[in-house]
Amino acid sequence: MAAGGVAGLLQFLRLVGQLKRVPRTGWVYRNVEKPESVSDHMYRMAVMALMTKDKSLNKDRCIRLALVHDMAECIVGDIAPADNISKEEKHRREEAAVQQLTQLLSEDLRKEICELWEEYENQSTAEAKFVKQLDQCEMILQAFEYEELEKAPGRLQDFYDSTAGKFVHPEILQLVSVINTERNQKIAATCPPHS
Ligand SMILES: Nc1nc2c(ncn2[C@H]2C[C@H](O)[C@@H](COP(=O)(O)O)O2)c(=O)[nH]1
Ligand SMILES: [Mn+2]
Repeated sequence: MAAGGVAGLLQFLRLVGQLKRVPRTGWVYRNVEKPESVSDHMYRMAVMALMTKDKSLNKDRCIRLALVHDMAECIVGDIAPADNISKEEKHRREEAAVQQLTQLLSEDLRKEICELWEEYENQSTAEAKFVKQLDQCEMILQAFEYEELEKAPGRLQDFYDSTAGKFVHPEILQLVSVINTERNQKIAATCPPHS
């Protein structure tokens, strides 16, 4: 195994590149056409983190957390709640995948990636908690976009039901509120109230 050198880095980058071809399971299970990949999801989360005006957060750290949080899925795949895999087993698989990935890197990079993944997994900082909310906000925004693309307002309601009450950061609450307003207008337009 090429560890720490350029060959190892290339192997790492090729494994991470597989995320471009890992479809997000939640959409696959709901028969969404052309579901996004895990890297699509993490990219927009990183952009969302870039947008924060919250000076109490380390923005750079948030962007890095967004880019690393689902990285293990290039090896273990995208495990969804519907898969009924226990949190412990999902953690075990993903932790082993992060070890496998990062052993290809130099010691300093291995440490950086492992610490970022553990910080998000353990929700141990304000930045990790913020990025977890971005994870769920990005998902419901994507659900709304799929409803628009399919001209099926409200079809993906379960993504909204399962994340209800999980948003606490003011900026994210504002974004979720606008998403809900626009989504509810589309739903109302297709089934007007009984006259
Ligand atoms: N149907 C639902 N699917 C969900 C929900 N929360 C997450 N998911 C999907 C989305 C991803 O495909 C996968 C894991 O997401 P992560 O970003 O946490 O890796 O599970 C939900 O509430 N309903
Ligand atoms: Mn995610």
